[in-house]
Amino acid sequence: MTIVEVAPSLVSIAEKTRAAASKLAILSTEAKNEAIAAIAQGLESAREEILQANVADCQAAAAEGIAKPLYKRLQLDEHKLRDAIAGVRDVGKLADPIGKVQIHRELDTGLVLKRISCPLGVLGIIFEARPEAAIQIVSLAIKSGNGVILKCGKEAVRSCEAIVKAIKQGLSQTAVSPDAVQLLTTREETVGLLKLDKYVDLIIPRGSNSFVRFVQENTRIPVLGHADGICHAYIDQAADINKAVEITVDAKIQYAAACNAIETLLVHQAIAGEFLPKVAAALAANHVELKGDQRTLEILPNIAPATEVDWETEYSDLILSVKIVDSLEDAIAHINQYGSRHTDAIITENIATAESFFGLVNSAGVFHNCSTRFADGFRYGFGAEVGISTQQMPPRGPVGLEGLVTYKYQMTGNGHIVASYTGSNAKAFIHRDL
Ligand SMILES: NC(=O)C1=CN([C@@H]2O[C@H](COP(=O)(O)OP(=O)(O)OC[C@H]3O[C@@H](n4cnc5c(N)ncnc54)[C@H](OP(=O)(O)O)[C@@H]3O)[C@@H](O)[C@H]2O)C=CC1
Ligand SMILES: N[C@@H](CCC(=O)OP(=O)(O)O)C(=O)O
Repeated sequence: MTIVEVAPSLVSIAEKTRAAASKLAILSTEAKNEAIAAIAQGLESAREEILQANVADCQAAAAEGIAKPLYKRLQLDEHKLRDAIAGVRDVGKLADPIGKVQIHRELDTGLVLKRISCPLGVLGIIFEARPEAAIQIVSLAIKSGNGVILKCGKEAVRSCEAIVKAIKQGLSQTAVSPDAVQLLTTREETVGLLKLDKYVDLIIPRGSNSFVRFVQENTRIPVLGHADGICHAYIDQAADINKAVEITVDAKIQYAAACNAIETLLVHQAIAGEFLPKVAAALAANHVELKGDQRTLEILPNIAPATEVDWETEYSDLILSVKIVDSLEDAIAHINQYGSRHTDAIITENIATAESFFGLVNSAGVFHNCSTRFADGFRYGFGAEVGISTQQMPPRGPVGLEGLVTYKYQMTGNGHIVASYTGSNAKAFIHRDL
């Protein structure tokens, strides 16, 4: 691939972002914090404009028949916007992840090695129609010294344009160039972005498995995949039933369209007869439709049957598949086969069983006696998140500031040469941490 195929306007955007990012990379913590405060102020000043743009997006999406949970995700009311702006200020208060000395080691007298954290450069982030994600991502990008090219979901274009305009307005009074933040709005631009390996250092696609795979197969830029959330709750035979009902309901309904909501409930056969009618009543009261395997249907005869397809489906809606399992091992095997390595929970009062689950479930988040909805950068104390990485290699789970940095090895000597450390009279290294 060469940049010749890409629209000149997109190359120009990328060049400007790269130039702005190079300057941002070496700014002081104070200068970055001032920029973050100015972003918060810019968003506050443009509150009315942003909310109106969002109303227009919501009306258009409703006219297109968008599903209710996705509509809720698109909607940016006053409270959500206020929380997002507060989140920007919180990111300003976090420690600067740049310039941290990770290794400081004397290799030999006068020969000193340091490993220092530094920004990645320019991030290309493709995300869904969730406007406040743009605010979270930009605040993390600026604080970590990175430029960012955003591509939002098509239903949120008006909202994200208003948000990015306000952010640029805020930045215009600071040491950070407004060019450090860019917004793309079309799929054609996304395809072009993937070809800009000369300007973009990391692509983060937040989307379906197949979309993340498409991105990986069509770019030379490193990709940090934030794919689907097929999350599970396993109700063990030693579960506290009331706790299990409350956690199941929260993990399903609290934000059904979020990737950390559960899609499948696994229930130990020894507790199913008592637990399932109770949880079914609580879920029905919250308008959740259940689908069950054959053994579940024997206890809950009025629900629809679940098929193989259900175990691999992310409903992103008020639908939950249910399966009865014979053992912890069967639950873990199901999760490792059908899950997406996002977040999975066990509900049990047996600590040893919970520890086995922690050790054997291969997901970014393994939770005991709490809702999968806690998988979130803000809730983890990261201030905000770029999204939730579903990759095996780090960063995994919610990606905050620490996930947006790399490092450099800095070595200082005084005429030291490697030949002195080889051969029959080789000097020995000291390797002393300073
Ligand atoms: N792990 C995480 O942090 C997150 C995971 N997800 C997961 O993403 C999945 C889908 O979410 P959903 O809301 O439907 O998001 P979409 O798949 O609708 O959109 C996500 C982004 O990808 C773009 N996109 C999708 N397909 C293509 C394509 N073929 N070519 C170019 N661009 C494309 C969209 O562009 P456009 O809108 O213009 O079509 C949008 O910007 C779910 O599984 C969800 O769990 C979502 C968010 C965060
Ligand atoms: N961190 C988020 C969920 C992750 C996320 O971005 O999900 P999505 O709703 O798919 O955009 C939350 O708990 O609200």
